[in-house]
Amino acid sequence: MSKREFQTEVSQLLQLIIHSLYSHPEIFLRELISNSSDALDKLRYLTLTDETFKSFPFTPRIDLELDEENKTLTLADNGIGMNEEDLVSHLGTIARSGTKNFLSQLSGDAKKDSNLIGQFGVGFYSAFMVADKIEVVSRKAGEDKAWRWISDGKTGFDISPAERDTAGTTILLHFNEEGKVYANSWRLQEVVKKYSNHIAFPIFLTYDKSEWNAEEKKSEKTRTTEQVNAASALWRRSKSELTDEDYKELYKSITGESQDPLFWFHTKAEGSLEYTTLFYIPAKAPLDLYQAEYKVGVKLYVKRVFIMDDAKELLPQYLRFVRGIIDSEDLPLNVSREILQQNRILTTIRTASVKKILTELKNIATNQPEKYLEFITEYNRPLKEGLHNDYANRETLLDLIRFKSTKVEGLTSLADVKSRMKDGQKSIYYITGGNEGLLRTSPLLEIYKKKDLEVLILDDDIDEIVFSGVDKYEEIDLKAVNKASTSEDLKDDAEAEQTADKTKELQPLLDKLKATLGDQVKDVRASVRLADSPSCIVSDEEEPSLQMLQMLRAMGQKDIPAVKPTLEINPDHEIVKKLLARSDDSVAQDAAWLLFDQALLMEGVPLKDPGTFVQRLNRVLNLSI
Ligand SMILES: Nc1ncnc2c1ncn2[C@@H]1O[C@H](COP(=O)(O)OP(=O)(O)OP(=O)(O)O)[C@@H](O)[C@H]1O
Repeated sequence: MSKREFQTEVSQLLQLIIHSLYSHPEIFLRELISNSSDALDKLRYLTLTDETFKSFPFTPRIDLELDEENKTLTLADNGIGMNEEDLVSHLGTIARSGTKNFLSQLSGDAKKDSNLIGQFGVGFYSAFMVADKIEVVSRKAGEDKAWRWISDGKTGFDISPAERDTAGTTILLHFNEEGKVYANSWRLQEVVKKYSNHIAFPIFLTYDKSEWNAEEKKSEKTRTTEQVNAASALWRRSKSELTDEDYKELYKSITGESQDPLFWFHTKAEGSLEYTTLFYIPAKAPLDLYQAEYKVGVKLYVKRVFIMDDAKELLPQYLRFVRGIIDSEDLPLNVSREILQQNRILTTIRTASVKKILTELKNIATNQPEKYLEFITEYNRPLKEGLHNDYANRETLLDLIRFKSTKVEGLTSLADVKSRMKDGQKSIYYITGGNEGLLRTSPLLEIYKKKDLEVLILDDDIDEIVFSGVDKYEEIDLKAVNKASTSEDLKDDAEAEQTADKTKELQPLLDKLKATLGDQVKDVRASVRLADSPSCIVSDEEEPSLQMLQMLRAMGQKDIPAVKPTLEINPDHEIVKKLLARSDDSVAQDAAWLLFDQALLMEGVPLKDPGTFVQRLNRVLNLSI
């Protein structure tokens, strides 16, 4: 027998579990059954695709055996099984980045952590919530040795050779105080039906059934084996046969989530291609949504046979929060990952699935706006990624995404923005940047406020990249307010003439400012967009803004081109008028820099030299006190 220690993360997780952070210990059964179901899926796949396993006798099933007296439960499957190496790596370490991520988010506050653990599901280890000793005997398909893994869930586990007639895994749980309630056949059946009714394989329960013996007028116990789940691939049934509860239950059994999904879309396609899709939208965004190594949520089946659950090709990346099943009649069973990437059938299913999901979301947005708000609060950002990557669905995505705005509280759609456009208004305007507060007080918005024009506040860090590539919404131009070119909406003819006059008047000051600021600016000019502030900075149409450059730098991007902003000054502002009249002395020099620095600060761009800024500010302040 060899003794092994758990990896640190496993010990951490077990600590949490043993301290009963989780409020539904019954999920241990769902987790173990789902592992067995995965193991059966894997072996079934091999028997259909791999020559070595084609003649393998295989009638997939899961067997639960209850010993009420000794308070033990055995769970056996004839699936793929594990060899010694698998037992050590699968039941002694945590390989999945999601679990590690979960552990790193724990705060130490039991209440918060138990909520987290509830969203998460802890797999095999959850059995230690109800058992103080677990024995696993497993034999891998195609191998002749079996192995026993035993642990009390504290520091480590023992591994030794064992006997098992056929391939598969048997798990023996010795229930602890908390687990004793599950040493009850009625309770077990209830839990199996609740979570695992629709897994594709039959689950049998062997237990002592009490039956009334009418002759002897007493109840008698007989050892009985009964199938306790429906074992049907529920998604293959028609919608009319299924209740909301069926859908929710299937969702929980395939995702391990404890919360109900927000909604689901079930489609059966018949025609040149036959397939079924059932997609779910989780109520909360998955924890790994923004990690490069996110876990794929859609499983691929071919004719009800599970094929894979880690194929990133099934849906575009921006829909990675979608959970569910794609079951095709036409794909070959031995379809490989490489084939999937350029398979015509899968491409057709994928294109139709994306359309279906987006169309259904649009219907919900129209018919159940409150429900849609729950959705968009979680998933606005991935949909924006779609704008960047999924050109074909851009129009629909633009209708689905929601925006903050200067005109309404909460979120608004582009359709609503369009309906609020003023007579003759040419464009829809937006401002981008990382901080909503700064954006709302940006000097760039002053003229829009004055002219009563709505501006969308785009404060997600990806907004500038995404929206700089979107020129129009339904033939209406989308324009960033921090770009140098100004829109026709901002000036009427009379104003344009006035501005031209003012620029002429202001020219000596503009020249002086340019000379003072030197190569810090691309240009200095009179602004038409300012009302209350003396200055602002803008970027060229085709250049990234200063905030954007800052973000790229923060992300560690090298070789960022030096982009100079254009400084605009407000011809009607008192300070500007006074400066125009003033001779070029040191005060005017300080004022020039202060106009530039304050414009940068208002855009959330940190000053290169705050010390000099403060000295200038103090010199000017000193004169006015
Ligand atoms: N009955 C089983 N037969 C074969 N392998 C198993 C069995 N139970 C567990 N395993 C192996 O142990 C691994 C770890 O199981 P665990 O339940 O901790 O996580 P998981 O199943 O990978 O994740 P999740 O439960 O979140 O889906 C599994 O991925 C699988 O490889």
